[in-house]
Amino acid sequence: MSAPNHHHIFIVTGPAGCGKSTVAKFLSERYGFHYIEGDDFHPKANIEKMSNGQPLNDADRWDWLIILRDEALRNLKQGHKGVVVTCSALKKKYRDVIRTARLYDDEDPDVALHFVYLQASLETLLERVGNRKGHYMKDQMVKSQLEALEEPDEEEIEKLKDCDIVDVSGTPDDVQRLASGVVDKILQKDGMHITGAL
Ligand SMILES: Nc1ncnc2c1ncn2[C@@H]1O[C@H](COP(=O)(O)OP(=O)(O)OP(=O)(O)O)[C@@H](O)[C@H]1O
Ligand SMILES: O=C(O)[C@H](O)[C@@H](O)[C@H](O)[C@H](O)CO
Repeated sequence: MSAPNHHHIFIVTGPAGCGKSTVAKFLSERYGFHYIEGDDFHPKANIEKMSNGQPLNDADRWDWLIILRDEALRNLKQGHKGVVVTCSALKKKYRDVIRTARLYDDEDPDVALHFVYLQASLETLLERVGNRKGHYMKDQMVKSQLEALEEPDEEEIEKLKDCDIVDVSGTPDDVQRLASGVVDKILQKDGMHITGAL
């Protein structure tokens, strides 16, 4: 594959269990981009809180969002052409924090930033979180994730043109096909030659 013209930050978003890590790993391998697991950057206190069954609030999340934004930019500066970051980014104001990466970027041409929102029903999330063993996020937390969730709506999508929605109700293969369909299109538009159609 050739490189795209711009540097790219892809943020794979959605509530616990929607498949962020699975999709982000796949995308990073497909395009040769650096993978950043957002959960690895939560302060210890946040992980402890979630492990104890307490949902995070805005104050718990602000610094973490800034850390992820800066980590993405740092990796681009080190020479990666793209990064794929997992980050729940449940609310629009959280996505707005990540969007400020564009202000702090001194690459030329400017960095391109996109959100890939993984859309899943309550039932799907409960099933996937329930099947997963040994994770700090238990299935009783899923409801609170959906209560906090603000999906990208028509206004955000139309106005900011940096969000795509991927339905993740299908098998991992189905989801990979849908997610790479979205990302292939963005990267091809930016001059990347992509081999290996799914
Ligand atoms: N399309 C799919 N169909 C069935 N199971 C899936 C699918 N995608 C992921 N899974 C499984 O669901 C569980 C959650 O996936 P994953 O860890 O990728 O989600 P996540 O959004 O990163 O979760 P979290 O944010 O809670 O860490 C995992 O056990 C994973 O193997
Ligand atoms: O904003 C949040 O509440 C968190 O980032 C969560 O979404 C979890 O860390 C993740 O999903 C692990 O299950």
